[in-house]
Amino acid sequence: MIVFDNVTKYYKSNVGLEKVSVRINKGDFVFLVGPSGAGKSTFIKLILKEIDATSGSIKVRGREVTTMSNRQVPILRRNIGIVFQDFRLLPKKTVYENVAFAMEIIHQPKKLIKKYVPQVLSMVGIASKANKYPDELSAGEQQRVAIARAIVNRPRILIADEPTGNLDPDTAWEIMQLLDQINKRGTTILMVTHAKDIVDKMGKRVIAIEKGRIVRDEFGLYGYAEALEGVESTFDTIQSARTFRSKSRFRRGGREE
Ligand SMILES: Nc1ncnc2c1ncn2[C@@H]1O[C@H](COP(=O)(O)OP(=O)(O)OP(=O)(O)O)[C@@H](O)[C@H]1O
Repeated sequence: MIVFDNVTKYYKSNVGLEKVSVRINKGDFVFLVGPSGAGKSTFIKLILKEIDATSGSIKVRGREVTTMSNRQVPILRRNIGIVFQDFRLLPKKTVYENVAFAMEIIHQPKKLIKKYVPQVLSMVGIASKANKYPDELSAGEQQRVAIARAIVNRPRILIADEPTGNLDPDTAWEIMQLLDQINKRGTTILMVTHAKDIVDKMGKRVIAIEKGRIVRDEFGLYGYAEALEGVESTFDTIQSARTFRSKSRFRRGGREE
């Protein structure tokens, strides 16, 4: 679905990514983690062709992105939904209109909009708020609307850039359940996050990058804590990572939750 082959991105003298090779398969749910400046945004911008690689090959759904013409870029992006930490809803449009707008800008027929928007609003659990404005909603509800908008055109890939960053832990977990549900329906998900507890609890594949290079790529419950050992000083010590792991193991065993 997304294949990086020996991809390097230099910003003049700064390294964005260096010699990155990675494959994200159809239907995967992948966390992209790493400290600030590691190259996470660069990775996403390259997928969307917001920036050009210095060298290497990037394929998205089998199409080479690095040599793609400007004319083909909207088609690439149409297959990728995006959700941000700060929701980015249009404040003067209702919930319904925000989601409908994503279909209108790609000239979908009115009939289809009338069919799909209520469907997706109910799928994300926000149908009762269809006529509300963003500032009348809680943060979690706003993120549900943003997710609805991102998936209404049925993209194959959903990129979530710190989607739980502005949410309290319970709401964040509800949003993760929603993303998991979307993934189970077949959408490939790439999620950038700093939320260690969420990564650990979800038990999905974790790609950790540091200074533009992939330093860890593993499936499993403990990937994030392990990825951070020796990499990110802010995450205390290896000992706290171990404690974190054993607590998570406890949770996973079903005895706590
Ligand atoms: N437009 C740019 N010009 C010069 N250097 C840049 C530019 N964009 C990013 N960089 C550099 O590339 C490296 C990777 O940056 P990137 O934004 O991809 O990191 P990140 O992991 O997304 O960080 P954060 O978690 O803080 O968003 C950093 O050293 C950054 O300073």
